[in-house]
Amino acid sequence: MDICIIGAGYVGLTTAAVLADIGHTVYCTDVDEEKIKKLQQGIIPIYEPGLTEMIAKNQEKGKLFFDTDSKRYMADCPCIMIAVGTPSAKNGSADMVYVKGVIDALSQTIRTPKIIILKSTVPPGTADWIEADLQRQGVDKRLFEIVSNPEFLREGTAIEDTVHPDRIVIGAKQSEAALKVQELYQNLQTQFLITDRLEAELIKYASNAFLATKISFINEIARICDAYHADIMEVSRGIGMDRRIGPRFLQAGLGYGGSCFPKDVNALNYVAAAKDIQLDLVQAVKKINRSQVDIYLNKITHSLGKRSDKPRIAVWGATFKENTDDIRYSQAIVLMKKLIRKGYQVYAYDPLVSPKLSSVVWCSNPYEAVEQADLLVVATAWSAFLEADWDRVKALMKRPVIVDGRNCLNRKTVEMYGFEYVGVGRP
Ligand SMILES: NC(=O)c1ccc[n+]([C@@H]2O[C@H](COP(=O)([O-])OP(=O)(O)OC[C@H]3O[C@@H](n4cnc5c(N)ncnc54)[C@H](O)[C@@H]3O)[C@@H](O)[C@H]2O)c1
Ligand SMILES: O=c1ccn([C@@H]2O[C@H](COP(=O)(O)OP(=O)(O)O[C@H]3O[C@H](CO)[C@@H](O)[C@H](O)[C@H]3O)[C@@H](O)[C@H]2O)c(=O)[nH]1
Repeated sequence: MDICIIGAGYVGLTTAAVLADIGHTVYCTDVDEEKIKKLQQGIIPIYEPGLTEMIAKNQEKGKLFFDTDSKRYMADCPCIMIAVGTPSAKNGSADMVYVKGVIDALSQTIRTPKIIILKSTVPPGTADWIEADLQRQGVDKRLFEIVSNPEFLREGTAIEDTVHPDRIVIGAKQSEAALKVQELYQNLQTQFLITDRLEAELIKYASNAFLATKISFINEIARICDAYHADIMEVSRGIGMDRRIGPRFLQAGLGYGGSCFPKDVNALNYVAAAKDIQLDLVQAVKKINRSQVDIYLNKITHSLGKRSDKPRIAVWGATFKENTDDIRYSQAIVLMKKLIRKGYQVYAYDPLVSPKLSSVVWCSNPYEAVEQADLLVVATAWSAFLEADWDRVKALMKRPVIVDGRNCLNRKTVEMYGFEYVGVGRP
């Protein structure tokens, strides 16, 4: 089928590449001219393992195209997928300005029957609102179906998650449209849940809130482990062996960041409040996540002790997690800002990014960052950090202290090299 994907971000690009790879002809459009120009030249504007190769392969095969002319492809393709951003507005709600922009453009182009697939993460009721808005703008209801089809990919493993998803959720009031969307994915081995649109929209918000809850829960248990000198890694392993709980998303550390959990947890809270429902659990999840960086800050201050000079801290990692270049709501960056505010010198290194941050000195490799450092914080679990040359690191540092912000290092190994190891919930 010919598919027009609106929005060439993490979701739009990954979905475009995979749908082209399983046989569809995909036209991916974006308002960002610079981005589209790069994509047409084979330059991928984001870092996502495997994406460059999959895009190149399908461009060569004539299955994948990039363009700025959304209206042309909206008019031509029977299937339109919306994958634009839905960032947090100031009041915590999902800012629908980009979705609304797409709907306005769509209202001017629909002349033949369309299936409009909503991939962006949106509040419950959005599909109904789009349906009403298009009709208000004069589009004949017989010409379109709106289907909610939320995306569950993770950055860093986006291709794998899209090719082998745990499930594909299709929210469509009319089963005919649902079946057509299911057909789009028929070459993927997965299970389908066909439900109504409101439920599909809520499944997405609830999934992200639940995963964020798992993380805040384990971070709270890590605080108890700290107090009782117990090892959170063992506790987490033991909890996760229960199949009712499962081992994933139980890694204690600096807390969750990224472009999804913080904004979607806020948006869920907002839609609940709009119906006078107070989400006590969700509030607690947010509160724990906010204070998680401070727990590390206290550990760092405690380790450095009272000093007359300005301690030098090396921070490894700036992205919100490994294998991505995304720094949206990164806890590593929150930590760096707090360290600077405390008056410390911060020398940082990340394999992919060096964002402008007042007073942070960016280094060209991890070893340069630790030169003369009083303490090293591992803020993102990049594999290069796990396999560091610890002899070299120790020789370069002023004091051999490592604060493991992701509980990702092998404690025994770094202690063997003579480091003092500080984690959360690691006695
Ligand atoms: N990033 C993820 O891992 C992830 C995973 C699942 C779901 N989501 C959801 O998917 C949606 C997209 O997320 P993302 O991270 O890919 O966003 P992104 O910010 O990386 O990309 C969005 C793109 O949409 C473009 N755009 C905005 N308005 C447009 C318009 N009118 N026409 C054409 N292009 C337009 C922007 O220029 C941008 O390139 C969000 O709702 C997000 O919550 C994201
Ligand atoms: O045990 C864990 C797992 C994750 N994290 C942190 O949680 C954040 C989010 O990680 P992850 O979920 O792996 O990345 P995202 O790409 O943000 O993916 C989430 O958000 C996407 C956007 O909605 C969804 O599609 C995915 O299903 C959902 O996992 C990161 O800061 C991680 O470091 C932890 O602290 N501990």
